[in-house]
Amino acid sequence: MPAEPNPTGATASGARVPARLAQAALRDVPWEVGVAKPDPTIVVDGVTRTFGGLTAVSVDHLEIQRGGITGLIGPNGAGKTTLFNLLTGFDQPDSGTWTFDGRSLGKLAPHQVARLGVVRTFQLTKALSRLTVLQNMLLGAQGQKGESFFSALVPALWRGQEKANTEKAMELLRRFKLDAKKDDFAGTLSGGQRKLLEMARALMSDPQVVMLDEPMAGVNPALTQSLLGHVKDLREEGMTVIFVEHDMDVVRDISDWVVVMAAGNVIAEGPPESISQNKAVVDAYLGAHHDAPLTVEDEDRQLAEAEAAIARESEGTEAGTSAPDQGGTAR
Ligand SMILES: Nc1ncnc2c1ncn2[C@@H]1O[C@H](COP(=O)(O)OP(=O)(O)OP(=O)(O)O)[C@@H](O)[C@H]1O
Repeated sequence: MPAEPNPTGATASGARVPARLAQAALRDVPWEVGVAKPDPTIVVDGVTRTFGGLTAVSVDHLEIQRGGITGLIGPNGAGKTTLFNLLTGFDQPDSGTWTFDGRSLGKLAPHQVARLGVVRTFQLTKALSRLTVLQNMLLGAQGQKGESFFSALVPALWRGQEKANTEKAMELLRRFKLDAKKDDFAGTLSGGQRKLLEMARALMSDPQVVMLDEPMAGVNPALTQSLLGHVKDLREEGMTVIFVEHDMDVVRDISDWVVVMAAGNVIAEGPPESISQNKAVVDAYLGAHHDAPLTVEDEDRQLAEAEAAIARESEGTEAGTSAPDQGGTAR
């Protein structure tokens, strides 16, 4: 059994445990929107994205701690997927900058962002479903020497790269227990197996930051623990993980830090335990006009108003008059 690490992330034998390191690093960080992290890898500044009149994303400042698992949550339409798309070059903002280890990622194409070390997972589209599992993996490889015109003239070089990629793909498929399915069409996989393939495919480019889009959506409970384990493994290997997820149990289980978005803005940040008590978060999820429980004062006031109305009505009846008409329509 591994030695139990102390809170600084070091085990008795001196080995560093990434999970504990990330949690220790974030322990003293205030629970404030835009707060600085001890060792940020991604830094977002003033990023906005509008669609017509709608502001889908408007993030003033956001830092993502290196080596941690950050959960990105928020109600439907909060802007989570749009922010993922912007950070990975799949969409361009109206304004703002964002960096990865100090290097600007603005204006880069997705494959350039991936080559620098930031990748995101994708849901299996129809087109990808018609490819085999192995072909899907090979699509995730970066730095294919065969891509460039000159190396395309040297087939041996290309074949060498392809062989290395295939070996790497098979190794990942074994790790994710998908190797037996390598020649199956991806579309035949179960929901959970698709999620495993999406994660495995993202790892083909040796990323430093992995962005997972709803890694648990559509996964049956039997595979959930296995998938959660794989996400935690990424952190153990030193990667930074950012994931979008609606299932709060999953968020609580694996996040070192949680960022909450609503209507394009970041409205709260903090460790998982700080989030469910946060009023801005509760309001965002329930909507501004939700049926909040009444306070004692509200209850007393409503009771007093009702008693006064009854009293007025009875006075009117005793005096042989009806209660004043409150507008004529029944409610
Ligand atoms: N290509 C687009 N064209 C027009 N509006 C868009 C586009 N992409 C996103 N939006 C709008 O931007 C807002 C943010 O959408 P986004 O998909 O980023 O939210 P989300 O937080 O990921 O939501 P969900 O949890 O439902 O996936 C929504 O109002 C959405 O309708």
